[in-house]
Amino acid sequence: MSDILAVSAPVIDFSSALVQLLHRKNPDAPADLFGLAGELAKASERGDVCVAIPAATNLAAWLDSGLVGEAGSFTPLIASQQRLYLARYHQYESRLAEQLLALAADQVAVPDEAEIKMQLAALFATSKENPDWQQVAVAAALHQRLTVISGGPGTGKTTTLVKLLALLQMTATAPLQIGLAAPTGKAAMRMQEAIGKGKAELLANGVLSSDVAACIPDTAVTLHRLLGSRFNSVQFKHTATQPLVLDVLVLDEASMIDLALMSKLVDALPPHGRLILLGDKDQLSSVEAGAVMGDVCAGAGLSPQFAAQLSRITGQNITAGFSESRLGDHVMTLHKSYRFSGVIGELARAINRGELRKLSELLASSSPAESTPLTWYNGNPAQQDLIAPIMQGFDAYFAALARKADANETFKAFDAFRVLSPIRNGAASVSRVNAVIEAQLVKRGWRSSDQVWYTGRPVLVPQNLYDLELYNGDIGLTLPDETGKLWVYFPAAEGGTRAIAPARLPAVETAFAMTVHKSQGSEFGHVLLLLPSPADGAGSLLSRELVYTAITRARNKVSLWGEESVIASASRKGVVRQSGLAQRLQLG
Ligand SMILES: Nc1ncnc2c1ncn2[C@@H]1O[C@H](COP(=O)(O)OP(=O)(O)OP(=O)(O)O)[C@@H](O)[C@H]1O
Repeated sequence: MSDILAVSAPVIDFSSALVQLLHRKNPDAPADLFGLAGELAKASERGDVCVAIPAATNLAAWLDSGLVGEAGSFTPLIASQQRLYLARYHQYESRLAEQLLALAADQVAVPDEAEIKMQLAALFATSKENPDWQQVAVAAALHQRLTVISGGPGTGKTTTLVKLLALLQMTATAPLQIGLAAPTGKAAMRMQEAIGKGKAELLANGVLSSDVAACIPDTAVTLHRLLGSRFNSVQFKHTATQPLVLDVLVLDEASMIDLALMSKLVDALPPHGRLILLGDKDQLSSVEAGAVMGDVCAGAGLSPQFAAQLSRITGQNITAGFSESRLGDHVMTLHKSYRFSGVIGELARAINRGELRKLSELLASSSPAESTPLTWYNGNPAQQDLIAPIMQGFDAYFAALARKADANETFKAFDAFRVLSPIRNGAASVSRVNAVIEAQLVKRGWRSSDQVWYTGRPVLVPQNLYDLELYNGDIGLTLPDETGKLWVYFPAAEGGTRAIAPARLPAVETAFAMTVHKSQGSEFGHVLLLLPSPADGAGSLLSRELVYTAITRARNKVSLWGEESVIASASRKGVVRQSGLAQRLQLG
């Protein structure tokens, strides 16, 4: 250990810093404790919440060291259920589990079941499914303070939500305060658009009265904005002592929320508030530590009593499932996609389920034609010339720039295509693709080689910039005003765009290409996914969740660029994040 202390490197990684800190507190603590603490710090940076404590560990000696304690101790590390945690994460996890279980235990009485039956029948009059899980989800949520609706893209999560909010309002005695939030600006924007569309459809069909529709908000905000982020602080304005003023809180894209943020969110819920989480449990987990959505949905199935109650209310035959989770009645899964009936849906399913034969068939039947839903470039993109299909993908965007289309139209053209890669640096990475495109733009005379800001430069905000109300993952487009001066335009929460001077955005990144992680919560017309071979640096990042997340960002078309063996091995590998949350939510 003294070797580590003797090193005076200017930048020290988290793992070494933690080990040094522990060593300063107690140099005589067991050596294996320092070893596992170092691993824990590294694991937390990869997204794990905890690490397993080996069975042969002398836990008593660890506890004697004063560095590790049991739940509730004021020690830097906590040992719980044979797992080692950083104290902070243990607190988030145990508190979140307690709060979710308390929310789940708090049933809401539904006043008039006959009335509900009628209203449900009217809202789902055109339903052709039996059982219609959208309807089941609405019926279930009416009785609950916690409801999780999980489903792949286009399975009708938002459609279901609008009907659910309508029914909640129809059965309430006063207008409800409903909050709609999502983790990123982009996701909030999409949520807002989808809810607007859903409301308009139901209004047009006469299923929704305008009074009820008026209580469903037209705007969705970022989670940070909802909770009231504070400059330079990880604490929010709204906490357990100053809860949100809401009756119902809906959070979309819940798979993107990490453990710490979810814990703070649930903390800020008022004592009577309902929480509705929407998301896709099969997507990549949050960038920060935790896999909350996956853990919350793990092993869930309907209890026989609740299945019988839901059958009675919906008039459908709902069978109970086998549940290992105390949240079994609170997790509703939607399976039928109303958007992806074709190849993209089949591809997403094959990847998700690891169905390699189907995957192989789909790749073999793909076509290079632009008008087809799946194109496959069979080869390692790290060793191939990327430029032709990439520049072609951005044709519509460059055409919009050339004809000086307005910012809204230019955004639409930009969102028609995006290049995604698992990696930030190296061959076939995000930075490489961006550099290659920028070099092409020099060749085309669009920018000079030393020009950082140029018309059409798309930028990604890599961190929360609270003073500018910009959040990690927001995308802006650099466009000239009438005088030719460049501004960066961002979609505005209230619709339209807002312009920010480039000088106020020192740390942004060019975003023709982005990582799959950063693409979560967004949707593009055509996605080109680069899957470099493992030897080119993407090895540990390639997983089923990564490929599934990337593919399901596409509305109309997916282009996959990678060798079949790379795509197949990614779809065989699921990401497992170490966390104790699922176990805390388990029955028994
Ligand atoms: N039961 C249904 N019958 C017919 N069409 C439906 C049904 N449910 C949803 N849709 C349609 O499917 C499309 C996708 O629905 P919606 O936006 O609600 O899905 P989503 O799960 O929220 O999608 P995503 O999160 O991927 O954007 C919409 O056009 C919607 O009108």
